[in-house]
Amino acid sequence: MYEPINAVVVMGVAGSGKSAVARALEVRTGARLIEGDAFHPDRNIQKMSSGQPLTDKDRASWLRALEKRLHRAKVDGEHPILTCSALKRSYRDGLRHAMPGVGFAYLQLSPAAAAERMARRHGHYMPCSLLESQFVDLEEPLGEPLTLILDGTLSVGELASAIHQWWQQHAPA
Ligand SMILES: Nc1ncnc2c1ncn2[C@@H]1O[C@H](COP(=O)(O)OP(=O)(O)O)[C@@H](O)[C@H]1O
Ligand SMILES: O=C(O)[C@H](O)[C@@H](O)[C@H](O)[C@H](O)COP(=O)(O)O
Repeated sequence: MYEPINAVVVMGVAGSGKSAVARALEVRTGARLIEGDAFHPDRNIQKMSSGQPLTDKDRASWLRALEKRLHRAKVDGEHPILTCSALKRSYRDGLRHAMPGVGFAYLQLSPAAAAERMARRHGHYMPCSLLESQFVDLEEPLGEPLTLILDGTLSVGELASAIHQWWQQHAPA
């Protein structure tokens, strides 16, 4: 029997395609999309905009807000999609604790491919110079429960379809 997936976190470094893939998944599933970046306090956005990477301390209140949001979804019986970089195991474990049965769809991309993506993206607060720190912080979710590792160079449609199929195989009750 498959273990049900109660929510899907689309994760990866900046520029890996989280927002684009999550929007396509939202269209396919009709699930509510929660944009994790919208929960950053202003000081975090200002810090990243000025070219400084976030620390664990900076991320703590942001992650607590995301955990609270997932917990509310659990109480309401919702099965949302969340975009969140979720770079470290401890961050993911916090989300797992807030909503048991949360699945992680990891968009795996090389530093070079991510840099190319970010260079093409305009009007975003995250400068390309911060990408290196994203990879320094990244602990890939290899071998973790309910985790789908995806080749982030596939098309948005292919990635959303793969996640959709995986979620259907682990459909929540
Ligand atoms: N699978 C993909 N193939 C090609 N380009 C992509 C893909 N996913 C995202 N992009 C493009 O890469 C850039 C970063 O994508 P975005 O979804 O904003 O990433 P993230 O939310 O992880 O920072 C955007 O310009 C987006 O259109
Ligand atoms: O944990 C972090 O360092 C941040 O969450 C960081 O990853 C950033 O906020 C986004 O990834 C950038 O925004 P995009 O995800 O839209 O690139």
